[in-house]
Amino acid sequence: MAVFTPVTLDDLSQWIKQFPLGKAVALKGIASGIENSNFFLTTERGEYVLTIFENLDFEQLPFYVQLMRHLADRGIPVPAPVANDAGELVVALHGKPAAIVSKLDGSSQMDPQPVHCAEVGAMLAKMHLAGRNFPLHQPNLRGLDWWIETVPKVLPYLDAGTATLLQAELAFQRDFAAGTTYAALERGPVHADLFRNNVMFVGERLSGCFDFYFAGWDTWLFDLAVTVNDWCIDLDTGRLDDARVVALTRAYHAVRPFTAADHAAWQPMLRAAALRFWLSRLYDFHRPRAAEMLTPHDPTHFERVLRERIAHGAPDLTA
Ligand SMILES: Nc1ncnc2c1ncn2[C@@H]1O[C@H](COP(=O)(O)OP(=O)(O)OP(=O)(O)O)[C@@H](O)[C@H]1O
Ligand SMILES: N[C@@H](CCO)C(=O)O
Repeated sequence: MAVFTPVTLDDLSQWIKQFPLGKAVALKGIASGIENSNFFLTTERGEYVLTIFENLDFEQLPFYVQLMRHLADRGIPVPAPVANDAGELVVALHGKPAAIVSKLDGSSQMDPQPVHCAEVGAMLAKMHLAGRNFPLHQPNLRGLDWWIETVPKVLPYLDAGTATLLQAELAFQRDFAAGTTYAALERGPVHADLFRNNVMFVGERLSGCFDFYFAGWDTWLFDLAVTVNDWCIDLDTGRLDDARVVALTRAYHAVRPFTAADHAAWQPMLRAAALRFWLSRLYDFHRPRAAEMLTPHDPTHFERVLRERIAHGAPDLTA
């Protein structure tokens, strides 16, 4: 269902010549994913993934694709985009932007244990450090400005109690983001969507992570909070599993030690990360795009996560 733009091997026979990949020998549509058309592509040189970007345009894409290239060049296990003979990483195919990236080994781990969370924490910290000298700048397009713009659009669909929670949390996050603790946090290009379905494992070894299309400049701690809010929770209740939180955050800290500001900001940041996905899911649920083809994610999941973080908080960092 996730191939929106059909492509055949015949279509690629000329197009592929601009890449140093030899002939295309097999092409198979990938069923999962809701944003782009993805294909496993086999060429004479190896295994790749061909992505046709359905909702992102040529202006936005260099940030994502060059960030992947930058990280891959520094040993972070992310898909490495392949340049064509003109040095371009994004090339038109059927009138839409397209890219070829290396294929990662492995499969997602949807029932993560502390050992997997530790792998994710260490990789995330390495990714943050490797991004420090990345030259392009794009804000997190799902950051505070977007929350401020989007809350009024979803409020009409909510009952009074839910609307009050959403408005109160937005007010809390605006205050927090205006304070000195927030200003002291380290920042750089972050993944911002490192959920279980965006990471590959071979056994207990993390073999790669992908889907950089929500990446942007934000605090490193926000990225960590997004990750913990997915990897370290019971999916039915939204409750944190302390063993997984400790495994993930300790492994992160061993690579990129936490600062005083990180410690002070941890609880508000977990709430910010819950708000981010509650809001995007509310927006997608109540105001679906005309071209939306798949069932949107359940917004109430992240409402539960937010209520949990407000009520119970999380273990302190490196506790
Ligand atoms: N480089 C890669 N190596 C191996 N598999 C990949 C790679 N990129 C994507 N995939 C596979 O393709 C699927 C869809 O990719 P992706 O999640 O990026 O799609 P998307 O349409 O951007 O989706 P969404 O935002 O819904 O997650 C992934 O679940 C994964 O199985
Ligand atoms: N990870 C997002 C989907 C966008 O990739 C969510 O669960 O709402």
